[in-house]
Amino acid sequence: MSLILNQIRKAYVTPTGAAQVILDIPAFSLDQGEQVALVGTSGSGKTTLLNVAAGITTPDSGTVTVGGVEITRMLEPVRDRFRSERIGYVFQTFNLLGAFTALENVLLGMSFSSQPANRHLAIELLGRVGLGDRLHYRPSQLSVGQQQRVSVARALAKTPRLLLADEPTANVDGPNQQAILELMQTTCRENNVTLLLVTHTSEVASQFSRVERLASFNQAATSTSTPYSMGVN
Ligand SMILES: Nc1ncnc2c1ncn2[C@@H]1O[C@H](COP(=O)(O)OP(=O)(O)OP(=O)(O)O)[C@@H](O)[C@H]1O
Repeated sequence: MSLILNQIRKAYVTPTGAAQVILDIPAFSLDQGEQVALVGTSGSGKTTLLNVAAGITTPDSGTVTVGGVEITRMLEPVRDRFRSERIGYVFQTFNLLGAFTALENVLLGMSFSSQPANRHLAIELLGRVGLGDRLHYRPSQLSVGQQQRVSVARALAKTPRLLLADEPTANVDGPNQQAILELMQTTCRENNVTLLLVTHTSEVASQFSRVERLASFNQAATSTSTPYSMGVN
């Protein structure tokens, strides 16, 4: 599915009560099947952009169109279902369910998608991220890097049409970083899945033919001191 952000503005209220514009993006888009690395300084709004693209965060104005469908027009429950069925998301904080094992987390992710839960695929993906011997461990029994790999397996297992990944290799060692990246890129290429991946690592970014620096298309980077009323164009 293609991803099109048009005239997106998003501001947050700071602890002093002022509004701070985080995103002011006239246009940003990915074609179906395209793979893009998104880079930018800490706090510049990369996660906010992914959350807006996923329909988790509602922009103050502008439109998000995913696979030709304008998700910003959807009611929240409809958008939640659309995301569950078609968008994979490797969260920076993983968002694994603590009461469930690695395998159950992946199966649960699948059960929210339009695909039937496929235990064989779940086990295969956990094996491919190097966790074949950790299937029945709960998140608290896994290292941070292992939890991150469960999160990658969960996002891929639902065979999404758009995959958003927030620094998916930030907590793993070099060989695992390469294996995870290759798995994500290959799976996306084979299934024509659009991939938008946030990274801080030039080594990771260099493996993408298209690398976008948030500051180059986000006007908020230079206009955060401009007065701004929330929700007003
Ligand atoms: N709920 C919120 N309320 C207020 N401010 C927020 C909120 N969420 C994020 N921010 C602010 O928005 C800015 C962008 O945050 P975001 O998490 O998108 O950055 P990032 O580029 O992903 O950073 P990092 O690389 O450190 O993960 C930050 O300055 C942060 O303080």
